[in-house]
Amino acid sequence: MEIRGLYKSFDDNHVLRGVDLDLYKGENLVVLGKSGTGKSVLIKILVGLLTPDKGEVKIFGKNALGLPIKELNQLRLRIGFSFQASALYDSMTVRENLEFPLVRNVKNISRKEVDRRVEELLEAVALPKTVNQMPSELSGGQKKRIGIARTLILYPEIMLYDEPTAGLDPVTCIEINNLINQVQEQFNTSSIVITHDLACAKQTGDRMAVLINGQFTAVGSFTDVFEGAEDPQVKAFYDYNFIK
Ligand SMILES: Nc1ncnc2c1ncn2[C@@H]1O[C@H](COP(=O)(O)OP(=O)(O)OP(=O)(O)O)[C@@H](O)[C@H]1O
Repeated sequence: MEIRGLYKSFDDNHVLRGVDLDLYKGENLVVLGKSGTGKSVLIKILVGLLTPDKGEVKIFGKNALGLPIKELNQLRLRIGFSFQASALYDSMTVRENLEFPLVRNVKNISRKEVDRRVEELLEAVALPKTVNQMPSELSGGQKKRIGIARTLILYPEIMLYDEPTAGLDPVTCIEINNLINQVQEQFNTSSIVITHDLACAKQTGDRMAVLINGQFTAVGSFTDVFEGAEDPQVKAFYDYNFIK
């Protein structure tokens, strides 16, 4: 994915001010930034929910902005979006939640293949026994896992995780971070992980990108970006957030 010169304002709130960023095949790229810096706005642009004022986004070598709806939908199927709130349907069982995107998006898929994928994904997130449970019977961490399984069931090449550890206890955070790393290996995904959790960033990120004042001020490995950071805003972000 190549992002070049992306701008987005809401009236006089200039949120993105010339964003450049690449996502390389097979990497986990962590996007960090304080609350309200525009991380969600960026993700929404990437999945076509918001239109930028200016700039270019190329995904799989194709210009992704202003695509006709049919092509946009095809592109969206190759990008999995794991929402902050898991976004499970409360009135459906875990199985029905997982089946929903498959039946909706894959024409003529057989019952056998649906069952095979449900089983594969529940195994991948280590929750095979929850198949007939309702979301209300699951813990916060389990809901996150099922949400990730549901996103993965379409075998997306790119995964976008929005605050995957928000609201979880420290041990569950580590488990979800491990799952993100496992997904990268098992499903050959390239991922953008949006977070303000530096421990999550350190555990999952091959590279970090810090969004400050509408631009990626620092991009590189965790060590390069944070340890010995000189930019006062990057330094402050590290000093205030990181629990060693
Ligand atoms: N649809 C919208 N209309 C007007 N302003 C918006 C809209 N969406 C986002 N904004 C503004 O854009 C700015 C960035 O918001 P965004 O949700 O991207 O922040 P964020 O970095 O994801 O924050 P958080 O970490 O709290 O989720 C905020 O000032 C927000 O009020």
